[in-house]
Amino acid sequence: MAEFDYDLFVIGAGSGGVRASRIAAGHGARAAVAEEFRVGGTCVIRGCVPKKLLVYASQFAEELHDTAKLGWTIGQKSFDWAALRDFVASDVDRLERAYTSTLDNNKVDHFHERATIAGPNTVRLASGREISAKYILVAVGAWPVMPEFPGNEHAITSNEVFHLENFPKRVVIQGAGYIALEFAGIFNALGAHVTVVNRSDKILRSYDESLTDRLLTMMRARGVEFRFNAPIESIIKQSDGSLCVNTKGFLPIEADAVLVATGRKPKTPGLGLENAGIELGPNGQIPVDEYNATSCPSIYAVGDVTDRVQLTPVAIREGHAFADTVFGGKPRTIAYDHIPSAVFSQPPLAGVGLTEAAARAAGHDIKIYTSDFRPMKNMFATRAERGFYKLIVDTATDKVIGVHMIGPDAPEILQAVAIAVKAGLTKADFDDTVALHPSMAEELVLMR
Ligand SMILES: Cc1cc2nc3c(=O)[nH]c(=O)nc-3n(C[C@H](O)[C@H](O)[C@H](O)COP(=O)(O)OP(=O)(O)OC[C@H]3O[C@@H](n4cnc5c(N)ncnc54)[C@H](O)[C@@H]3O)c2cc1C
Ligand SMILES: NC(=O)c1ccc[n+]([C@@H]2O[C@H](COP(=O)([O-])OP(=O)(O)OC[C@H]3O[C@@H](n4cnc5c(N)ncnc54)[C@H](O)[C@@H]3O)[C@@H](O)[C@H]2O)c1
Repeated sequence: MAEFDYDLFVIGAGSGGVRASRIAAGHGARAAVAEEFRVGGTCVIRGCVPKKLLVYASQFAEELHDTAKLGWTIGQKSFDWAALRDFVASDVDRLERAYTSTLDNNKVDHFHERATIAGPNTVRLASGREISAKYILVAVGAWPVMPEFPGNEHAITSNEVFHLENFPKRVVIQGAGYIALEFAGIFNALGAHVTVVNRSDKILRSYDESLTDRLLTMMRARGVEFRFNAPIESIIKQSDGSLCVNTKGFLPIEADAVLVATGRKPKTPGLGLENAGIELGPNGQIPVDEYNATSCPSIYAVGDVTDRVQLTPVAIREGHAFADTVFGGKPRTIAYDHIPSAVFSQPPLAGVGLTEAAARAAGHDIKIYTSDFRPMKNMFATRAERGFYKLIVDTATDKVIGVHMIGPDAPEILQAVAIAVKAGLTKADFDDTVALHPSMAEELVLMR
């Protein structure tokens, strides 16, 4: 008789939990996972994937407009929100089935209910059943933060935005981070009037300021309105169903939908961590060491719940490293420097390594190379928008320690150049590389 029901019980079948359970099972562990909502987690069900589909859909507005210059005659154009929404939902269903098959194919048992921690080696399912496991992995992700103000029950978060009954013609978005600016781009391109209201005067704090300044200018030129230092004071639902949004120091804004995108907090409330003696960090996160171990020797945590870097590829790597460490006999940690990231705004921006400000703050003596260019695509479309690339080079070593870009396809280009930055290549290596012409990416090897 085995001492425990399972070798590994994972709470949360999202990016980190699915990867960890299937790799652990591959190492021979008897593994199970509990999921309270849908298999796949935030990224697949209500994050990266459905968001990217909406970005693609909305970009067609611009592409269809541009084709006229290139000889195409497009008939009457119209946009049907319900058709897009339902297509996205059906694609999410397909992916959920694929993730469920992955668990089945790897012989990971799954329980479709909420799980909490009852003790260092015990989880309790919502049905009341208790299951024992040698190890427990907490991979419950994070949850949108809803600021307190009167009428906040009329606002939605990214959880609801994919399911809107009708297309909102006027949208107010609170926050100026990833989710706010991605959805500002989506709704604006699909024809809504978008107002971004932010409590500070900064957008996308972690990105290089030359890029965020450029993004702000370009989003404004595309018709998105911004109100800074404007915390929402109240939302009042009016008799016609519309919403009146009151922000400090500004006139009220009429809206059909208010999307709050003010960050995501670890989903630890009510999880029972105290039953294993685990104390939470100040943001409600589970503190872990570099091997994803908590203060309780049988419990580990990965992904957004640890509040390190809230990105899917990071959660996946942490889950994989955990499984290799605990079940594969190969202790592994994750390198958190050189994580490439992108904002799928319109235009998109992306970066890897240090920003100019961070490099200076870290005491690097640096040289900055920039390219400010008009992408060929914008040339024929007679769009004034310019792309901007920036290299941060450490003077002492000539290593490229940061690459930042805004412009068409920036995330696609950045992923490739991130390899060079991670490998520690020098500016001379970039200069030695022959340009691929005509492309936007060639700017990377032409900066002098
Ligand atoms: C709108 C949006 C867009 C995003 N876009 C991107 C992007 O473009 N690129 C990117 O890299 N990242 C993106 N992210 C972030 C990304 O989705 C997360 O970083 C990632 O999903 C974290 O993975 P995780 O495994 O930690 O948690 P999750 O994927 O959130 O999985 C946690 C799972 O646990 C379940 N759960 C929670 N509590 C319990 C419980 N007690 N019992 C059972 N199950 C439970 C949840 O239902 C969920 O399915 C986006 C996020 C959002 C919200
Ligand atoms: N492309 C991507 O990789 C991608 C896309 C979406 C989300 N994500 C991940 O999900 C996380 C959550 O996204 P997000 O956009 O919600 O968070 P965020 O941290 O990117 O932005 C939060 C914004 O809300 C503002 N804010 C915070 N508290 C506030 C308050 N009380 N009142 C008013 N404004 C407030 C902040 O100033 C900031 O502008 C991101 O940090 C990111 O890691 C990634």
